[in-house]
Amino acid sequence: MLNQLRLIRVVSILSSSPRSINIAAPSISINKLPSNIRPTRSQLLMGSSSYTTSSHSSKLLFRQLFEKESSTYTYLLADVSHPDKPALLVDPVDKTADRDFALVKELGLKLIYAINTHVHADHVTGTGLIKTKDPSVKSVISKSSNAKADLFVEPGDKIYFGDLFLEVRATPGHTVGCVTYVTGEGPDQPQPRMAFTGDALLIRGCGRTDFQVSCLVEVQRCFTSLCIHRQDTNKFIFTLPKDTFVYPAHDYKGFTVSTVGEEMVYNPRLTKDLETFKGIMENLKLAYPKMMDMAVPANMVCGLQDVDGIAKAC
Ligand SMILES: N[C@@H](CCC(=O)N[C@@H](CSS)C(=O)NCC(=O)O)C(=O)O
Repeated sequence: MLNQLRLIRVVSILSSSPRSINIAAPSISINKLPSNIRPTRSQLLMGSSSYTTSSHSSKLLFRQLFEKESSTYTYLLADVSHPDKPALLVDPVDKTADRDFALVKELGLKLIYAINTHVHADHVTGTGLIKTKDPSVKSVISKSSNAKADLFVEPGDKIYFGDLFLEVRATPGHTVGCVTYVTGEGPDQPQPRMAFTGDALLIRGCGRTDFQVSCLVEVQRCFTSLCIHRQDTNKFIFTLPKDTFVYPAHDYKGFTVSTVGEEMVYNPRLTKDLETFKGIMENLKLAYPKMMDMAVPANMVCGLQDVDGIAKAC
């Protein structure tokens, strides 16, 4: 079926000549480099502030973007070594869709996907708005979310943008359809790897598990999808290498990034046994998200508040 793909490969993979320098490395003095490997102005523009981590890939452009009302992070990733500069946005927000779309244009990228980690409850996704600006952009969400989108992913799927890709891992618990997108493994892929965890794994926390009918089941799902060490690498986040960067959809304390290793040691919820974890999650006493009653129905159909109108855009 067209919109239920096990494997998404959008643009033809073109090999690019290897670069001998990492133009993102701030310690290199550009003018001291021989002219034949000195970056051009546009390379400098793309490379000078493309990273907020020490991930190394001459191909990846990476930006962490923030929406302050819901404390949401949106992530922009692009393969800038590919001639088309294919890009994707993870968890765009309606309020910052104009900003993010303008940034994509300024950087000369071709946005191909607007991807959601799950059906958000605290803000409206920017996916629908972005599609009205560029109808060629495909919306993506997990099949298990039961939301509308152009493409549905399942655990184990790979989402290609140029030579780079994201793997899909199931991380249910906050919602049934929560997934984490992890950068690929391979010589040309970013190192360390990067995990876009949505609300499943937060920095020193995790997503609330009280939205479902049976909270206890969701608490258990959350714990097992994040913590239990097994060989099923499509599922468990803590099986990723310890240096994998953790990029959540929210942070309420000013953190921007963590690592799997750090969360395995310092996460105050996920370092506990299952019974203690259940107790913590049942007693969070978090307020009902302010926008939940509006955001969830909107996000089930791609994010525009006009539900009838957006059904066509998804
Ligand atoms: N006050 C905010 C919602 C805060 C909240 O509930 N955050 C969620 C993720 S967004 S649904 C969560 O899982 N938090 C876990 C935690 O421990 O904070 C609002 O009204 O929107």
